Amino acid sequence: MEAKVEVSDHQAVLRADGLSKSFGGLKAVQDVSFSVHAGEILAVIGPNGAGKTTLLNLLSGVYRPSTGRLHLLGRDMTRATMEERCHAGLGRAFQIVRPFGEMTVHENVTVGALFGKPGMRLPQARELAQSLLESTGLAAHADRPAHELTLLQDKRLEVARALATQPRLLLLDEVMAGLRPAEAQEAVALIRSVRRSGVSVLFIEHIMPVVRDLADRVVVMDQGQVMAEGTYREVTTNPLVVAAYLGTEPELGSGQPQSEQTGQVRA
Ligand SMILES: Nc1ncnc2c1ncn2[C@@H]1O[C@H](COP(=O)(O)OP(=O)(O)OP(=O)(O)O)[C@@H](O)[C@H]1O
Repeated sequence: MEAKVEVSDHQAVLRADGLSKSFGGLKAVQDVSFSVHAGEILAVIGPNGAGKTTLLNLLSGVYRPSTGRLHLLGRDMTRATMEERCHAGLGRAFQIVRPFGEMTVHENVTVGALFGKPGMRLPQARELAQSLLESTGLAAHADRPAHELTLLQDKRLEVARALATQPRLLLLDEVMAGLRPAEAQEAVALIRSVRRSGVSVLFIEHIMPVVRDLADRVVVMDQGQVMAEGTYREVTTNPLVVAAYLGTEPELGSGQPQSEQTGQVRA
């Protein structure tokens, strides 16, 4: 049986130290350092091309960093594969949801459970999947083929599949994309419930009301680097962030990136 690593509230679930990644001559991520603490919801924001998705790919193991180190629950995971990171407690949900369309919703989540933990048996996996379908609001759709779901239900399924791997930290890449404001509210409530279940969350988001309502702390990226870090209020009143991302006159509480959609989110 795998040794379980306990993390105190003050300890980092994830720690990135000086992560960099280049594509040819382009420095997509440069010397990025930050931590995600136990029970925390951290947002990563920044203009298009700032390096946010590349950073997530470095964290989840899609890319290996050119320099820097990554620790997960105190363990060095810099060279670990995606599967090893998943088994160590890192879950990821994608912007573009790709369920196994012909399988049922319940089967999709069961696959996540089987993949997430070595030694997981089918009955256990099915049971875990059922409880996750209940907590993500999909229980009524358990036996439907996944391709019949709406976009919001797809996103719920993506989160349920990621949670089925029993992560300590969930990475979310623009999961609100394409949702109407009322649906985004439901997604915000879902992410809050994920945190209440003891899972830390790191999410990339362009919709500032969502960032305001969800994030304990915000990391702002620009041109591959961390430009600012702090609470929502701190970063949205930082003149550098205002100039590079938010536009000239952000109204705190409703400020949003110049180029992105609006949507008041109150959950
Ligand atoms: N596989 C790749 N090969 C070459 N260049 C890449 C690759 N992936 C990303 N880039 C480049 O790296 C930079 C950072 O891209 P990235 O997608 O990480 O930014 P982002 O902040 O997620 O942007 P967006 O908000 O538009 O999704 C961009 O200039 C992008 O064109």
